[in-house]
Order: sequence, then structure tokens, then C-alpha cells
Amino acid sequence: MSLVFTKMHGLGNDFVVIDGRTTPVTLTEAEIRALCDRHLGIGCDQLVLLTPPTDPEADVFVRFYNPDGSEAGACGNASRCVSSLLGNEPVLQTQNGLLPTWQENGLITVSMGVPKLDWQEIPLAQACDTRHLPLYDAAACSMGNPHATLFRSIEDAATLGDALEHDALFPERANIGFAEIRSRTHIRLRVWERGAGLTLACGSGACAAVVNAVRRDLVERTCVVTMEKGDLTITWNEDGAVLMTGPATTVFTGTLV
Ligand SMILES: N[C@@H](CCC[C@H](N)C(=O)O)C(=O)O
Repeated sequence: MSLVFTKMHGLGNDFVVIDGRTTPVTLTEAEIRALCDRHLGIGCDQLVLLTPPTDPEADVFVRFYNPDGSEAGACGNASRCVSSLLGNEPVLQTQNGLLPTWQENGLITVSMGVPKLDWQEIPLAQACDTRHLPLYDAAACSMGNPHATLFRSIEDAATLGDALEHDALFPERANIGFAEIRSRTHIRLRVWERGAGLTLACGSGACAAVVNAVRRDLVERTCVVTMEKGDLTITWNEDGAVLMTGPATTVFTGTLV
């Protein structure tokens, strides 16, 4: 069976999007790993599978897979890409609920939902206080997927990310953000992603960085987050939802044989 796919990216966080809405597509973990492989497959940071929605309010069900074959509950950059690919401002159904999307001035906004703030807070605090892990002033939240944000140099992402992703502190592993506060409306960020390693951008990581920085009173509720290839604008609304705005790019389509 041949399989059509679309290669997309959001600020360099790249995806293989497979549309299984009309013809069901089933992929094993091994097949996902093979497709994501940059040498032996197509190559991407996440594989994104579209299936029919089960919620009448949604236009599509979107599932996100890391290159190690694990499934993630959220992926901000891929959510913008799917919105751009489908057009007509779709509502995305994800493991983290319904995500409305809309387009303005060539940029896509996704309402990423309400962060869970108590996620891992106690273990992280214990780690800082008693285990002397290098988690200086770390904070954690879930954006539908687990994120810890460390307020320290982005240079540390390459050296500390892997060990922290796999630290016993995080039973489900975690995405580890390294955030430099440049001003009260600007964060510079690098993210070591669970199941993917260091990526050029992470949308849910940018949302988590702003939420965690607001909780530390380091930034305002609307912030520009700069990553390797550009900016996202993140707003943590007073009603609790986090809005993420940024670009989405289609690179090419192809057929798997
Ligand atoms: N690149 C993503 C996040 C992808 C999932 C993550 N690696 C996880 O396992 O939670 C984004 O843009 O949010």
C-alpha cells in the first residue's frame, strides 16, 4: 500500500503528517521509528497522524508520535501545521481535549488549553532542596505533555537535557526547557524534547516556559519566545487557557512505497 504524506515544520520543528481520515492508517512503534529516522526514513521530530474525530465539535483527531515511537499528548508546532494544512480554522481533537485554531495575518493561533500546574511540583521542589540536582529555580507544568522549565543558560540544554529527561524524578520522562529571561516580555528558549532530543523549536515548551515564568513573576502574561529559527507569541489568558501564535510551513508532499 502506498501512503501519501506531507512534510511540514513550525520554526524548524519538523513533522511528517499522514492523513488517515478516509483510509485508516495503522502504524506500529517500529514503523514510526523507521519513518522518523533521518537516514533510513523520511526524517522528522514528530510523526503526526490524522484520524476521524470522535467529538462532534471537532474537525479532526490529531495524534503525535516522537521518533522513539512514544506517543505525546500535545505538540504545539504540529497543531499549527495541521491547522494550516486543513484550512478553515479547524478545531483539533487531541488527547488533551479540543484545541480551537484560527488564522490572522499569515500566522496560526492555537488555544492550547489550560495548563496543569500541580504536575510534579512537589518532586521538583524536593529535587532542588534535597538532591541538589542542577534544577535551579525549576518549575514544571503539563500542557497535555510534561514540561520542566529551568531558568538558566540555553547552552546547558545539550549537556543536561538527556539526563534530566530520564531522571527518576519524571516517571513519564519530561520535556526539559532551558529559558533565559531577556525582559518581562521576552524569553530565549531551547528545549530538550522527550523522545526526540534537542529540537529547533517546541511549541508546548514555549507555552510551559511562559506559564512557569509567570508563576515565578519573571514575565508578563504575554511574551515573545525566541527559539533557534524564530519567535512564537504566547499569551496565558486570565481565563486560564494558553494561546500560541506563530508560523506553519509546508515543505513538500511525497508517497511512501
Ligand atoms: N515539538 C512539540 C512537542 C512534541 C512532544 C514532546 N516531545 C513530548 O513527548 O511531550 C511541540 O511543539 O510542542
